[in-house]
Amino acid sequence: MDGKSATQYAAWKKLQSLHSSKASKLVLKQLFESDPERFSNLSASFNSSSPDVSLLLDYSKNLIDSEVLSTLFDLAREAKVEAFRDEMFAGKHINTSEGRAVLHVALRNPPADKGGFKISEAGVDEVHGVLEHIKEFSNSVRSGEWKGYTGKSIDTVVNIGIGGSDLGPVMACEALKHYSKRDLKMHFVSNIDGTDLAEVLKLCDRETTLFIVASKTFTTQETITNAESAKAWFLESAKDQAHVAKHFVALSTNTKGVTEFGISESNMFAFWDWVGGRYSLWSAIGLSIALSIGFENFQELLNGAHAMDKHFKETKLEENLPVILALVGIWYNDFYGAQTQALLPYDQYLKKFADYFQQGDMESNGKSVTKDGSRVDYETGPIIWGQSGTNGQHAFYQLIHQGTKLIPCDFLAPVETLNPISGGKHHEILLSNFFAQPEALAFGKTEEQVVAELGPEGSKNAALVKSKIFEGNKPTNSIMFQKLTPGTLGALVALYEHKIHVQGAIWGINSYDQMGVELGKVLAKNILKQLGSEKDVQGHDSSTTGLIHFYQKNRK
Ligand SMILES: O=P(O)(O)OC[C@H]1O[C@@H](O)[C@@H](O)[C@@H](O)[C@@H]1O
Repeated sequence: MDGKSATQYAAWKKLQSLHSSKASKLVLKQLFESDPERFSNLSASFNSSSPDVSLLLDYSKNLIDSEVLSTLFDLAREAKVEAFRDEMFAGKHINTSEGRAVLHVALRNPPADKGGFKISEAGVDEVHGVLEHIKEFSNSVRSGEWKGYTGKSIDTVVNIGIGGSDLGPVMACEALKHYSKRDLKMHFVSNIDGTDLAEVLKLCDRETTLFIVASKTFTTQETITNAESAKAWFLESAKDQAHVAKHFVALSTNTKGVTEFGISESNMFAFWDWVGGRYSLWSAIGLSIALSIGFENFQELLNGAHAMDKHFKETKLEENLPVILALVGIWYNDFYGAQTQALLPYDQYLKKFADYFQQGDMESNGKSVTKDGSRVDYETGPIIWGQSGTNGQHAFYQLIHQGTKLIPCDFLAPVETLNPISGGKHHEILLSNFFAQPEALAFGKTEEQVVAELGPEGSKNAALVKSKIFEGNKPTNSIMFQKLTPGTLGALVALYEHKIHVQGAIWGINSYDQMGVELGKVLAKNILKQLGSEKDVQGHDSSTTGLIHFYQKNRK
């Protein structure tokens, strides 16, 4: 914490020596054989006041024993993870490079008299007012009361935003489609590539489309350009600038930018600088989610996240799900040299979950200096990737099972499906795969088993035998939840948010800035200016100049 290098911790050093002395002995087959209670010893649950919002985390299929695990918890204590967590909840400005608090937890915090945490930071007392605004507005659009400029109700919503102003709403609207108002079509435009907007506009009617311009800063080139083009498209038939008020709203912290764009303050949903973009789906940025699933469901999403916040804040480390995920992740990331972490939800509605946490995790923990500016001499944030099961099985699982890389995987699945078609047959098949894959990864298939299967004749082909061996001992976590409700999704997202927080605390980095996205933006602005100039491009290396020349010569 506070910029301390992780390698200085005694527990870190002990983990290094445990890895050197034990790694080859941490064999899942033997670990399970020697401890019949391994599952109950190495699983933990999260429960909330809502019976539907609960999670089981099975972390027994990890390359850990009690000594490794207790040393990992020692590391968390030495790195003062609990104090750092409490500082976040108290509103301390833990985003030190930007001098900001980090309070996405305040966005889902009930009022203090209803059991909420006490958080003192400017703007926190405005959270419920903005939620009220979201409620009124989403109710009026969904009921048809909100009318477009020709008196028709809204039937299409286009969210224009990028990064944190896109990925959360996209992921949550997809995840909660089951609860959505089907006659309100939702579209998301993010890319500056004109194709993104052009293809969506083909599906829209100017009289019945609502544009949400979502941008924390309201300066993001992609979003502002897309919003300007959408406005121009709208005005082609609406003509009168005054009609913009019926069809454009803004989600932002930048009132000046919003009003300059032509959106009145009354159509602006505010949030605050202590909400990071990738942690903003709980804020006004979630307006498209509320429009899609209704405010009550949006509130359930917040409640589920708050329940996880309470779990994270109040549960001892050994039973604390985000802490366990974080520590097990560090074990592979920093001691086994694993580069990536796969998120594999066996729930089609969660097909964007890994995409969402690509930003959530990689923008947060993709850092190489500690908070005090020292270069780290260990690995920080993992590469996050994945897709929904069973599709992934038929695409990249081959490499996870038999490739040369160690890829820790999180498997997630619901007990109940929201679509029990064909008498529940699909879900049983889906879950049988969810159970089978971690089992296969952990225990593999030995040469003896392959030989027995092939028989004496088939086994004469030694290469064939080798190709059919599964070494096993590949680590996984399995997370089960009852069914994908808004509350469950809230809890799952908050679980991974806090995992990221704990890992960042141990690595001593600032998980809450994103300076790494700036350089490319500045260079692109400069090049854009040069592309429009008569003069030859200046100041670039020969590769960049060559590419620009190629483009200039061939552009029509
Ligand atoms: O919401 P705005 O301000 O448009 O930012 C959109 C995105 O921009 C990127 O460059 C990053 O900074 C992200 O964290 C952010 O979510």
